[in-house]
Amino acid sequence: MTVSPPDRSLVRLLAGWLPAQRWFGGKDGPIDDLAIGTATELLPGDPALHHLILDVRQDGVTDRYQMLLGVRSDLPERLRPALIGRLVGDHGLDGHVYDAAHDAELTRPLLAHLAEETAAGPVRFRRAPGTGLRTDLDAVPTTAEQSNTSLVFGDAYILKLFRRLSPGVNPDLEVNLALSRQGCEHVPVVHGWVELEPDAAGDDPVTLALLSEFLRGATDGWQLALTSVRDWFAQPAAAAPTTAGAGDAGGDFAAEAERLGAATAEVHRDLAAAFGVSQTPAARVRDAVFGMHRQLDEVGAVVPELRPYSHAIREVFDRLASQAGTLTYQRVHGDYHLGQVMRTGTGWTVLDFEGEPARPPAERRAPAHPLRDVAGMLRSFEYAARFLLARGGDVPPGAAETLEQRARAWAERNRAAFCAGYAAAGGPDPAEHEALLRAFELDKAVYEIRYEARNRPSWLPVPLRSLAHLAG
Ligand SMILES: Nc1ncnc2c1ncn2[C@@H]1O[C@H](COP(=O)(O)OP(=O)(O)O)[C@@H](O)[C@H]1O
Ligand SMILES: O=P(O)(O)O[C@H]1O[C@H](CO)[C@@H](O[C@H]2O[C@H](CO)[C@@H](O)[C@H](O)[C@H]2O)[C@H](O)[C@H]1O
Repeated sequence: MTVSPPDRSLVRLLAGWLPAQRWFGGKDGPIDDLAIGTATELLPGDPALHHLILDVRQDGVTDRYQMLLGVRSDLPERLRPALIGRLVGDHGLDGHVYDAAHDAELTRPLLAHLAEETAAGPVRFRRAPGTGLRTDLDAVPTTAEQSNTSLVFGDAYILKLFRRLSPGVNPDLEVNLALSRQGCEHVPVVHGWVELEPDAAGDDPVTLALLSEFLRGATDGWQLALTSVRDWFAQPAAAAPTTAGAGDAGGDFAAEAERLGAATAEVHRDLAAAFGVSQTPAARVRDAVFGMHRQLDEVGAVVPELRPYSHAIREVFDRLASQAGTLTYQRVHGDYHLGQVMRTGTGWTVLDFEGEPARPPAERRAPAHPLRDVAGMLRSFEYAARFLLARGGDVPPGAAETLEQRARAWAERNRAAFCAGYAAAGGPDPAEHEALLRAFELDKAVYEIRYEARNRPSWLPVPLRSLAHLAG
């Protein structure tokens, strides 16, 4: 790669560190060039806090990432895992440089910046109207598998630092504010955000971070679902491995799945009210099918295990293209799965309206059919059902077949409950859109195969194992 002075060694350190980060989206290929787009001192001294925008060029495309860089002359033991390297007088920096998201001493002042709505260079801190903020809380980064990095302040706030930046207002902020205005009960309260001044007058600021209410005591849907699957797998061998039998497990999830279906329909209703609906002609639906084929080609080229299913998948896509009349499109979640929903004491809350991290911003915002989200959640039930089996683990000898049947029964039961809840609360009935739903599910499975191959190769068997069933 080319390294442009004067950032020589900082740039080199960052180029070595970046590819190993969970949130780095460019793991497919080498970094051709990395430059520091903006560097803003947020806190002077030792330790010091700097906000960096990194322009990362790969295969002719430049992506922008952000990070909080800590600088300390002495690095305490607790910050060793966050170390990026040592600089001597480079870029005006001397000492250990590290990922400051892990340093509570440096992240605590971010709350004061938000409360006072300060501006530092191009970085502007904004407080939501009517919000009073506590500024005395220490932050701990979440350990969740994430595309971004979130900091939890006490048990009051969660600050999500968007890692790969897209131009303009981040859809997560945009949608959360719009749904709150609709009085939607299923989103957390927005307390503030951080933005970057636009490069050109007239452009929207770029959202850097979102400060929301922390849902204290809530559990995410993925954990709840896995607990239920574990219970069901642990039932005595005599328990019938049927869909109805899956309801006998101590931790049956079906009532929650039904409530989640209803909450999803309510969120879709409020998204439609906030952003409007449009009638999409058949030609545009065919364009969407073309996109499904393209993704299948791309993923098949890098994951050979997908290829035996390609023909059957294409047939499902083509069936949709040949049937398509006009469809009602609207703003949707776009990357809907069990890790994006949290069960609080009062019901389900939906998080993360950013869409799929690998898609370009315009596509993430584009209206779509709401059953795309339903398909995402149905895939997630498949994931939860098959996760323990596909990842090996403690399957007793001879139990695999029974557990496979149980996995299928669990998924069927919860899929049906979710769809029933969704339709009863006014969403388009999934049973009446079979071709659309199957195409969406397969398209999502193909996306997941690429996602896992890139980000969590040991998870690849999870979506692969469900293909035989789904494509059949
Ligand atoms: N408001 C919140 N309250 C409590 N936990 C949250 C909240 N927002 C996010 N989380 C936790 O962080 C995880 C990741 O959040 P998410 O917004 O989906 O980030 P990402 O876009 O990086 O995946 C969630 O699965 C959840 O466990
Ligand atoms: O939550 P993100 O916006 O980061 O979404 C990405 O990562 C998800 C995993 O964290 C991934 O979801 C896949 O794995 C989930 C279990 O971890 C499962 O519930 C989902 O159904 C499955 O798609 C998501 O696809 C990806 O975009």
